[in-house]
Amino acid sequence: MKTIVIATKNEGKAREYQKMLEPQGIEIKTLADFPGIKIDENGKTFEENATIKAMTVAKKLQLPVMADDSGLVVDALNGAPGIHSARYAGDHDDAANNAKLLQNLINVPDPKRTAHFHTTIVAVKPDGTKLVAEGRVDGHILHRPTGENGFGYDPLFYVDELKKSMAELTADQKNNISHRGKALRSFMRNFNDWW
Ligand SMILES: O=P(O)(O)OP(=O)(O)OP(=O)(O)OC[C@H]1O[C@@H](n2cnc3c(O)ncnc32)[C@H](O)[C@@H]1O
Ligand SMILES: [Mg+2]
Repeated sequence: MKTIVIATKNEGKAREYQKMLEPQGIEIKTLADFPGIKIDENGKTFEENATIKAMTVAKKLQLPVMADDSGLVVDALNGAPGIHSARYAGDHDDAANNAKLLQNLINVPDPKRTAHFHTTIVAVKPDGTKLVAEGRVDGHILHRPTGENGFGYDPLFYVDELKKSMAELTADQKNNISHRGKALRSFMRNFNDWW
C-alpha cells in the first residue's frame, strides 16, 4: 500500500480523495494526521495556492505531498468567489458563503447564472519535482440550496450534465463528473512517473 499525504484541512475533500484512491491501493493522510502546520494561502491563482500548500507540507515532513486548490467560478460575478471560495463571506463557513452567493446573484436570471467548479492538484517532492493536473465541471447556480450531500457550494450548484444539484448526487456520482474527480484521473495518469 502506497501512502500519500494530502495537504488539506477540508474533510469533504479528504473523503472524496479517500474514496477515489483507496480502491487503487493508495492510502491517504491529511493535515488532520499532522496537526500544527500553518499554511499561508496567499497565491493569486489556484496553481500558486496548491503549490504553496504542497511545498509547505513537503518541506516540513520531507515526504511527497499533494494539494488541492479549488473553487467556484461564477460568470455573472466576473469569476468570484474563485480562489477566495473558502472565505467568501469572511469565515470558513459554508452556510454563510452560500447565503452571500445567493444575495449577490439575487437579480441575475437563470441563463446568466452559469458557473463552474475548478480544481488544480499540485504534487511536489521535497526536492521540488512537481506534478500538476486540473479539472472542471460546468453548471448553473440555483436559487435555493437543494440536496444534502457533499460540502461547500454543492447545494447551490446545478450540474447541467445530470440535471441535479451536486448535493443530490451520491459520492460516487459526484466523483465521476466533478472537477476534483477529473483532476485526479488526469493526475493519476502521470502519478507513477512522478512518484
Ligand atoms: O485549503 P484546504 O485545507 O484544502 O481546504 P479549503 O476548504 O480551504 O480549500 P480551498 O482553499 O481549495 O478552497 C476551496 C473552497 O471552494 C469550495 N469548494 C471546492 N470544492 C468544492 C466542491 O467539490 N463542492 C463544493 N464546494 C467546493 C469550498 O467552499 C472550499 O472551501
Ligand atoms: Mg484553503
